[in-house]
Amino acid sequence: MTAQLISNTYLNAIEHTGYAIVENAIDEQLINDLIADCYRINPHFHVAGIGRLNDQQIDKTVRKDKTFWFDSSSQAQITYLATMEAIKTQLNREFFLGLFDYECHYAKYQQGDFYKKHYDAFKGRSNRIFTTVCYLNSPASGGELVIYKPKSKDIEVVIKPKAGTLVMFESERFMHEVLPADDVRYSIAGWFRKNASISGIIDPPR
Ligand SMILES: O=C(O)CCC(=O)C(=O)O
Ligand SMILES: [Fe+2]
Repeated sequence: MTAQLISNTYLNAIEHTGYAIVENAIDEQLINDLIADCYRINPHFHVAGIGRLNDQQIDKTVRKDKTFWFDSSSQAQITYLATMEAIKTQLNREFFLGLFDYECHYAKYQQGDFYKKHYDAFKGRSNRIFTTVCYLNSPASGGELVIYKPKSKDIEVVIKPKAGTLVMFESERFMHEVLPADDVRYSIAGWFRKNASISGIIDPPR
């Protein structure tokens, strides 16, 4: 594992725009192992909830993807987590963010599945600081990630999922959505978090 996973070009992008799109961030072998892991656990993907802890609700008008939270049950997951750990160290060193840990899940979008406009974190109500999305396959069409400009309805960028691409953005700053998938779409959505106490609960798990 190299010390400098995210090159200066992307660190500059994060500093100046709050996000970065890093193609080929994750090597092909690991992507292959991760997708194989998705196939292995396919029966265990669950309809995703919205909100935190006891607030978890299933609302199929907001999102229709299925998810599986990492449980370190494969070498691929362990290697991916180690990679994110290295990126966390890099971000902390560069930006003094005090990122404390990382949580992530696989996501599977089948034909017609989407995730409507949302923020991953709200000021003072979440300890999610940085969102990461890693694409595991390259659907021919559909499932684009649309990121909106901060405090605006204008589109900042539309990202076509491509295996190995890692997208990173500030969780509180960017509204985003996943357009309906045509082809099946596999990804890993994850969050670097700060260890903050929220409503008296110290560092809620997710
Ligand atoms: O898969 C993506 O491109 C984004 C997913 C997302 O926004 C989320 O899981 O919160
Ligand atoms: Fe999101």
